[in-house]
Amino acid sequence: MAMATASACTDATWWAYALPAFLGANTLCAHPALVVGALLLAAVSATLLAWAASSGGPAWAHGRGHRGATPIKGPRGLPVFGSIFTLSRGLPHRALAAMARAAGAQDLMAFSVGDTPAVVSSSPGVAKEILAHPAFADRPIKQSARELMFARAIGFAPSGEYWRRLRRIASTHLFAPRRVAAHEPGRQGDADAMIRAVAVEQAAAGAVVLRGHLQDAALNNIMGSVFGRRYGAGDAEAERLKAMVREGFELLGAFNWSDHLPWLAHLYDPSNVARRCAALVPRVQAFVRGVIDDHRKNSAAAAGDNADFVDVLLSLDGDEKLADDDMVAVLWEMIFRGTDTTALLTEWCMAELVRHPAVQARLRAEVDATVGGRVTDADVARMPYLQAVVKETLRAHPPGPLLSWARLATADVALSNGMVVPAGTTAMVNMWSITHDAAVWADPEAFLPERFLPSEGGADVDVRGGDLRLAPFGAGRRVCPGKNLGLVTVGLWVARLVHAFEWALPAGAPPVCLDEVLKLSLEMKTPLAAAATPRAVVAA
Ligand code: HEM
Repeated sequence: MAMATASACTDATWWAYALPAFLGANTLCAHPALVVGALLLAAVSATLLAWAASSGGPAWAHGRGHRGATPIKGPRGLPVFGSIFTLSRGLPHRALAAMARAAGAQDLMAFSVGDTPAVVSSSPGVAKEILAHPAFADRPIKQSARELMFARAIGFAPSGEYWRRLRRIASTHLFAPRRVAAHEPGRQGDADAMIRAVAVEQAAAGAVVLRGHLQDAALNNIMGSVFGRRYGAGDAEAERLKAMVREGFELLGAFNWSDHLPWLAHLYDPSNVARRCAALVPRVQAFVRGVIDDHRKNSAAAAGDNADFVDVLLSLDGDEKLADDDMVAVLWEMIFRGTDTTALLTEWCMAELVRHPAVQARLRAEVDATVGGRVTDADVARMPYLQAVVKETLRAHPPGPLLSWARLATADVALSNGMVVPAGTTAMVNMWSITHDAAVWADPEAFLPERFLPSEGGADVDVRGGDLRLAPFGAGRRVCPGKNLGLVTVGLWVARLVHAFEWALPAGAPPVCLDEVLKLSLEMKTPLAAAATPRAVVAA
């Protein structure tokens, strides 16, 4: 069947080759434009026929989706463009979920993003096979990521010896449990500053727009862990840094048409990706190299548990030692990955607590009963309801609904359902679709932390990649190395915000709006604004 489709497509050009026989060679020599026109027409009709015959669109022509016993179904989309408009605007996780449902292809759906053949899975079983398979351990790299040096950072380095070395450094040094624990004073200090700033804004305005406070705390927290630097309000270096991070976020998050339609590269680049990357990279390099040089001058020979990442990388020896350029890439990536994710997840969590006063009251009762004085990391680990609230937030609003950056098949992969994903295919997991599937989670639109309390009949779910019903940090070899740091930070901040304030809608305000916008992470479209009434019992 696959072969028949392929040959039908090729045969569409037969008449172009037969032209000389019909018209005579002399006629054609006298009219070269006729030949060019005929060939062009042949190419266009071959493309159209291949597209019409393909399931999955133009990048899946010639039977690409039929290599296994079970074909991979999917929408054709448009000729040449395929389903590119689904990914380039709006909320692709929702659009892809609807397309997969309509095509009956929740296990795996083929689609085309211009020239790029892609598959997306909305089922825990197939998602697990994809994320765990060694042939899916690479990622497709966007132009912006390559130009911003990320090809040498953990997230985009190809899955060879260098990437394995980086993962080893991350797990044994940067994110080792003892180092995450040793950075608690920094996390607490950032939370203290945030709580003071929230109290000031509440006193002045009668309500608080939380996002800016969370972003300041998250930037300081990650800057402290990575560079050993923290900033006060209005610090000039912090403002410069924030501008660089913002620019990088925009460039990495922007949909770049030429990643998928290379012939467009010189014609259409609405985000000016190439020019802006070229302007940003020297600024980043100068900044990060300056930090590394300062550390070289001042650092002790051995890096203790509470050392920042720069000191840790400088202290590595032998096989683990990194070149300066590679250190710049790794450190800069950490700033990127660590800043927004924790801030945005905390904001979603607080939004749900404002929407659900009973959940907030139950959480506060747990916090009050657990802590003696200020909430600590150890308290957070002893609060099952808090963990359930964070898990339910991750389920309802996964920060990377399509698990951030995709995977790339480096060989043909045969799945247990009989489908074969050909080498060169971009593979995505629609985590949002899985966490909103009524067949996986009962009443998925309701915010019910209890579903994660085994003591109340709920599921005991490991969100760190062990259970694909809820794997917001991905799974397998490329699972998020910062997951423990992210969870500890969000848990601590939510507990401290709930301990220090009662959160409610300001009088007369409209209900909390849960509309989403997908940038690098999934954000609330309208930042949360809430009244934060200080609790008499707690001093920041
Ligand atoms: C709530 C917080 C976070 C969420 C939801 C999150 C989510 C993710 C996801 C979905 C992936 C892709 C995993 C895969 O392909 O299977 C990822 C990768 C990654 N994350 Fe996170 N992340 C968070 C926090 C952090 C933090 C705090 C850091 C570091 C400071 C970090 C560093 C990374 C890195 C370096 C990778 C690339 C790993 C690789 O490709 O080998 N993340 N993250």
